[in-house]
Amino acid sequence: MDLPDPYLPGAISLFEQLDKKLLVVLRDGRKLIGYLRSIDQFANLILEDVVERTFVEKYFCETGQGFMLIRGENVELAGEIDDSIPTGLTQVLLAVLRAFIRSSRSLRLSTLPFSHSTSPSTSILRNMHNVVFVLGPPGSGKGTICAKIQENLGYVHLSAGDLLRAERQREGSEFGALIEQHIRNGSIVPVEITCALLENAMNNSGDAKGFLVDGFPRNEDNLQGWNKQMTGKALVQFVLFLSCPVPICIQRCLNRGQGRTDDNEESLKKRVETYNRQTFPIIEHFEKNGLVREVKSERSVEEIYADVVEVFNQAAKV
Ligand SMILES: Nc1ncnc2c1ncn2[C@@H]1O[C@H](COP(=O)(O)OP(=O)(O)O)[C@@H](O)[C@H]1O
Ligand SMILES: Nc1ccn([C@H]2C[C@H](O)[C@@H](COP(=O)(O)OP(=O)(O)O)O2)c(=O)n1
Repeated sequence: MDLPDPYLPGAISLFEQLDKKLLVVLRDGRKLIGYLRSIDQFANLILEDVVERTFVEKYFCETGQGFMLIRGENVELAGEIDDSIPTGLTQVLLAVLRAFIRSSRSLRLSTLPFSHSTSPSTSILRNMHNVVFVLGPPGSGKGTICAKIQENLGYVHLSAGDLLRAERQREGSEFGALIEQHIRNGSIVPVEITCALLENAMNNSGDAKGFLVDGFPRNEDNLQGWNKQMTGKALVQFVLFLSCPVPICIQRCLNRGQGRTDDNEESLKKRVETYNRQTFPIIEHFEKNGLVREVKSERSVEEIYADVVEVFNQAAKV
């Protein structure tokens, strides 16, 4: 047998793979693919542009993980990968893979070993948060309807506005003044703050069926930030759009009586303008992707809620 020159025994032989694309199988079964940037004598690896590849039968999907330091003790196997060799597998979107698992779950649970509840191939999907974005003009009834969904359908309600107001009040918060300025102005707080609050709340909510993310994403910055921070961590099921004529919404806000610093005519004018200019295009973006479920909210709460339940029932069948 010809040995490489110089011969590097053990994990250190991976030096030859520096800057090459590596497949790393972890002890827990996860499969990571990325460019090897560094390695030490303990086989601790630094990988760049990492994706986690999840396989289900002849399909697979990839979720971005960025830059990773992997401890050598967690590595089961590592080797160079050549993407030009056909595998016979088809890459699909995570949502498609998830729908596929749902549609054939009962069959596979009883027949195929890989779908055992501890299967690494589906663990990433189970660990992702289910999310329904709830959008609509200020005062369209998002909070009111979310409270009913939370009470009856097992989703946890996370209002971006409430989280921001709580952060504004939190003693020692470095963002309090900035948040207050945006709220009064009817403008949108930078996504890094809002998305971090949402992610924290999701991670601290224990086992939830899903989350109603109310009042987010409200502009392009929110959407881009969410995609950057939450891809691979959350799966958006659909967007619940509560549509309501603006004059009715304004009247509702003025009558809300919660003592909010932004429920006055001047702030409302700006909030409505922000909604028309920045939020509505985001709803249109989701609409193009077939994700929007519109429910007209110029009606009684009971009538709206009946339609909302129907939307959730339909979504559960997918
Ligand atoms: N369908 C409805 N009909 C009449 N008033 C409503 C309805 N839904 C909500 N409201 C009232 O309108 C105000 C704004 O509702 P809220 O749920 O806080 O809206 P949003 O979260 O969209 O700003 C609240 O005072 C609420 O009680
Ligand atoms: N994604 C978000 C959500 C709310 N905010 C800020 C700006 C909004 O005018 C206020 C209030 O939002 P909230 O959703 O509570 O209220 P309305 O739907 O406007 O009635 O919070 C934000 O900056 N970014």
